[in-house]
Amino acid sequence: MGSCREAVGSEVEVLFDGGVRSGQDVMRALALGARACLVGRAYVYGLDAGGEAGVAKAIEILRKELSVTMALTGTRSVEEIDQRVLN
Ligand SMILES: Cc1cc2nc3c(=O)[nH]c(=O)nc-3n(C[C@H](O)[C@H](O)[C@H](O)COP(=O)(O)O)c2cc1C
Repeated sequence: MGSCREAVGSEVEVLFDGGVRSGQDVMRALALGARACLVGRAYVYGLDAGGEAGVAKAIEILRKELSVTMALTGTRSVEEIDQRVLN
């Protein structure tokens, strides 16, 4: 699988948008070369379930899932994430 970073070159900022539902999804997007992810419905689900606190909870869940996924793949920082974690 080629990365989007390889496809567009280093001069273009890549943001991943659409379908991000878990920290694992964030990991995949970053591994493919995105600098960051955008989240739409995931935070709206939190808003519906618990208002402002629900949004904070939804973001915290994504953050924790990413942290656990990084630990399980031996990745010490977000900057270290690359295509090796997809193998
Ligand atoms: C409540 C809400 C409002 C949105 N408003 C806009 C908008 O005004 N313009 C736009 O281009 N996309 C809008 N989007 C789309 C999001 O930016 C994003 O592209 C889309 O939600 C796909 O990501 P998701 O799978 O995380 O929901 C909106 C999404 C949501 C959930």
